[in-house]
This record gives sequence, C-alpha cells and structure tokens, in this order.
Amino acid sequence: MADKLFDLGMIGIGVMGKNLLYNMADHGFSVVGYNRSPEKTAALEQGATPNTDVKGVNTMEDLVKMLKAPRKITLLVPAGKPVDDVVGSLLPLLEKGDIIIDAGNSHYTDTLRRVTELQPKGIHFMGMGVSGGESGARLGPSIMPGGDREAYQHVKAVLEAVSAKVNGEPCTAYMGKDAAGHYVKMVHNGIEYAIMQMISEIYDLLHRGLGLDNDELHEVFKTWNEGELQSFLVEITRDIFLKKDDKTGNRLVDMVLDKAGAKGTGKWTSQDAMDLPVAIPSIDIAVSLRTLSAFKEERVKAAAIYKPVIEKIKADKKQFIQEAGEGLFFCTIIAYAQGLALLHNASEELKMDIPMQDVVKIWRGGCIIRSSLLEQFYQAYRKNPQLPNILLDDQLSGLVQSKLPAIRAILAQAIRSGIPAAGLKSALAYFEAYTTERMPTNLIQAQRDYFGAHTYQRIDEEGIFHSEWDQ
Ligand SMILES: NC(=O)C1=CN([C@@H]2O[C@H](COP(=O)(O)OP(=O)(O)OC[C@H]3O[C@@H](n4cnc5c(N)ncnc54)[C@H](OP(=O)(O)O)[C@@H]3O)[C@@H](O)[C@H]2O)C=CC1
Ligand SMILES: O=C(CO)[C@H](O)[C@H](O)COP(=O)(O)O
Repeated sequence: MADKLFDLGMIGIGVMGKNLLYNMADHGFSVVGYNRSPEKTAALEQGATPNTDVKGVNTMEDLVKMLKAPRKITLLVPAGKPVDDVVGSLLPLLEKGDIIIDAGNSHYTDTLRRVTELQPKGIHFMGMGVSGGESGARLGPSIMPGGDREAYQHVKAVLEAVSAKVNGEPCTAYMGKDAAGHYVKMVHNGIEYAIMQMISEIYDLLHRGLGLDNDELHEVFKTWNEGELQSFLVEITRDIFLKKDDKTGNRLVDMVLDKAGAKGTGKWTSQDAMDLPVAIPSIDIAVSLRTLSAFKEERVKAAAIYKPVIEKIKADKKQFIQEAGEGLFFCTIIAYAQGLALLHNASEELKMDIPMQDVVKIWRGGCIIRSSLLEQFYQAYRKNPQLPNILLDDQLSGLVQSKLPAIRAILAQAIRSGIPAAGLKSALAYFEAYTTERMPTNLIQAQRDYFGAHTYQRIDEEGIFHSEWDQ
C-alpha cells in the first residue's frame, strides 16, 4: 500500500490528458498520471502549478496502487484499439467498484460494448465527451459524461469543479444512459464540422469574391464576434487572419495547404444519422468537402481542364458584408438545428434519455461550438424539452425568418461568381425543404412504384396502393 493515496488517476498525458490533469490539480484534487512513453510522465510534475498535488508514475501498477478506492481513472488516449489496450492492461489491477472514465472521442458503440463487458466484472465504465481543445482542458472545458449513474455520483463534484462556468453554472451535466456522453460529443463535433465549413465558405466569398485582404477579414470577424455571431469559432477565425508566418513573413493562413484532416467524429455523425435516419445535410456536406479537399492533385488537374473563372462580387461592399454576417448566422442556426434534431431522435431510438436542455446549457461555455446562440436554444428547450427541432420554436422562427433575405442574397452572388458555398447552400436547402408542406417526393414515390412496385400512399384515402403506371 502506498503511503499517500491520490484522488484521481489519468492515463494518457498528451494534449488533453495533461491539461485536464493540471486543471484537476488546480481545483484541489490530488492527481497521479501515467503515460506509456516515460518522457511525458517525467516532465509532468515540473509543469504543474506550484503547490498542487501532481505525481507522475511509470507503470499502471503504480498508478492503481496510489489511488483511493473506488479508483477513478480517466483515459485520454486515441479512440479505438488504444482504449481497449489500456482497459485490458488495467483490468487485472482493479477491484470491484472502481471507475474507468473514457474521456476521448470514442465511438459510442465501442463505449456500449465496453460498458457491457466490464459490468459483470463490477467495474464501472463511463463514456465522457470533453470539448474545448488544449486551453479548454486546462482552464475549463465543456464536459459531457454519460452512462453509469452510480459512477457519475462519484465524479460529479470533480467534473463540476474543473468545467467552464456560465453565469456561475458548470458546463457539465449528466447526458443520459449508456453511451450518451460519447453520443452527445459525436454530434457536438458534427455541428462543429458544419459551422467550420460554413465559416470557410463565407471567407471564400469575402476573400476571392469581394476581394477583402486578411486585415479586412480580421476586422469583419472582429465586428461579427461583438454581435449576434459571437462564438468561439468566429473569435479564433478573427485571430487567424492576423497571424504571421515566421518563415516567409506572409500571413500564415495563406501558407496552409487546403487539405482538411478529420479524425472521424464528423463521419460517424453522418453515418449514424443515415442509419436512424435523420436528415443532417449540412454535416454530411461538411464531411464530404473535407474528403474532397484531400483530393488535391485531382482538383488541380480538374482546375487545369475547366479553368474556373471566379467573377468578382459587384455588390455594395458594406451591404454584402452585412448580408454575409446575417447569412452565416442563419446557416449556423441550421447547423445546430440539424445536430440537435439528430440528438433528439437518437435519444428516443437508443433510449438514452438525453436531456436536451442540459446539452445546450453545457455547450454555452468551454466547448468549441460555444456561441451566444446557445442561450436561445436553452430557453427553447426549457419551454419544451421534447422539441423535435429548434426551428419549430416560436422565438427562433422569427429570428430565422428575418435572416432569409440575407442568405438568399449572398447565395445568389455565390452562384453568379462561381464560388462553391456548398455548406451554406445545404443549410438554405434544408430549411426550404423542412418548411415545405408538400415536397415533390410524390413523384419519387410514383417512380418507385412504376419501376419496382414499391407501392405508395394517397393523400385522400388510407392504405397502401400500387398502380400499373405504363398502362
Ligand atoms: N486535441 C483535442 O482538441 C481534443 C482531443 N480529444 C480526444 O482526446 C483523446 C486524446 O487526444 P489528444 O490528447 O489530443 O491526443 P495526444 O496524441 O496529444 O495524446 C494521446 C496520448 O495517448 C497516448 N497513447 C497513444 N496511443 C496509446 C496506446 N496505444 N496505449 C497507451 N497510450 C497511448 C500517447 O502516448 P505517447 O506519448 O506514448 O504517444 C499520448 O500521450 C482522443 O480521443 C481525442 O480525439 C477530445 C477533445 C479535444
Ligand atoms: O473533439 C475535438 C474538438 O471538439 C477534437 O479537436 C477533434 O480532433 C476535432 O475533430 P477533427 O480532428 O476530425 O477535426
């Protein structure tokens, strides 16, 4: 038995693990950390705030021995096999009642499997989403724990202490049963993909279309971040335009290759939405366009063949910037609407009991998709926790309606100029389809019945019908 017992354990001292560990220590918890490569563990104690209680160890055995029972061990290692490997190594060292918290971006089905495998062994396994990146983890992230209620009670106080705060309230809450924590984080990232795609397209319109340089773009995003568009992603975009490249003296953003990476959470959101099914076209298109961006060599060849001409936008500059801001605001609401509709439906289908008002409440601070809009969504779900889509909320509908002329105006310009804007277009198209009482899908049903006898329903009579369409 070790002399002194620590409150919490952390496995994986990378970007997120190290920062969350220091954050825990800053809030008065004693934390012991282990990483498979010992250099990180060796540097751990030195990097901690003076007089906080941090210890680095070189084996999982030592980590387990040094923890108070029930042991509370957070994992921040890459999703997939690394989580299974770490759990496999930990398991023989643990005792009944101990708690493993996977705080990485694991696929929710992996979390479900792990919960089921560990339950009979008496080990609590919780899936927990963490958002806020490096600085969020250090200073206060949004934390999305789910699963085992009993285990949650043991870690609730820690999570509330280390999370971001909005109006004095912690940006963490219990997200629901089973793998709900990881499901909510997955959808958070799907929304993140959509909004990032939309911002990049607005940048394209303002830069290639309207001809704004980086200083002007900085000013535009600065102004936007002081108004209704206030959000973490607009804020960091504002700053990106000013960053100089040490190597060339150019703005760094201009030196970055246009191939977007992706670790999987956006794709999983789309895959799961397709399976349910729930329509989230703006997230789908954002995933697809990151994929298309990686086909750089092919795109260069296509550009050489088709020689696309980008026509300069010949609108009043001030008015276009105003419309671009309002258009982005409209599309951002639609991105949230799609992601939240997915969460609402998935919660019912997978019986996760996700509290929607708590989801948007804890996204108000700390996370990558925090924005002033979240307060309005919170009020909408407080009025009706079962709201299937935020576009059905009275208050929000007025706001959305007021931005329609702007999004239409900028997309008309995008089409004239030859600027793709697929994410922005998808948001308008989703809105227009969602608010259409009679879609043209009657024709699709007629075609399906024509070629495959798939049957159809009628508008004037109950039942299932089939017709011989060619007679
Ligand atoms: N970075 C971010 O902004 C965010 C990341 N996440 C998620 O958090 C998790 C961790 O990400 P992040 O901290 O960025 O990643 P890092 O790569 O910075 O850190 C990962 C850590 O896991 C360790 N590790 C890797 N593979 C294994 C393995 N097979 N067995 C044991 N340890 C292993 C690494 O050790 P070693 O030093 O030996 O390689 C490293 O210390 C991921 O699931 C990620 O998706 C969630 C929110 C935000
Ligand atoms: O979870 C995160 C932010 O919320 C991570 O930063 C994640 O890696 C982002 O996804 P991707 O790498 O696919 O862009």
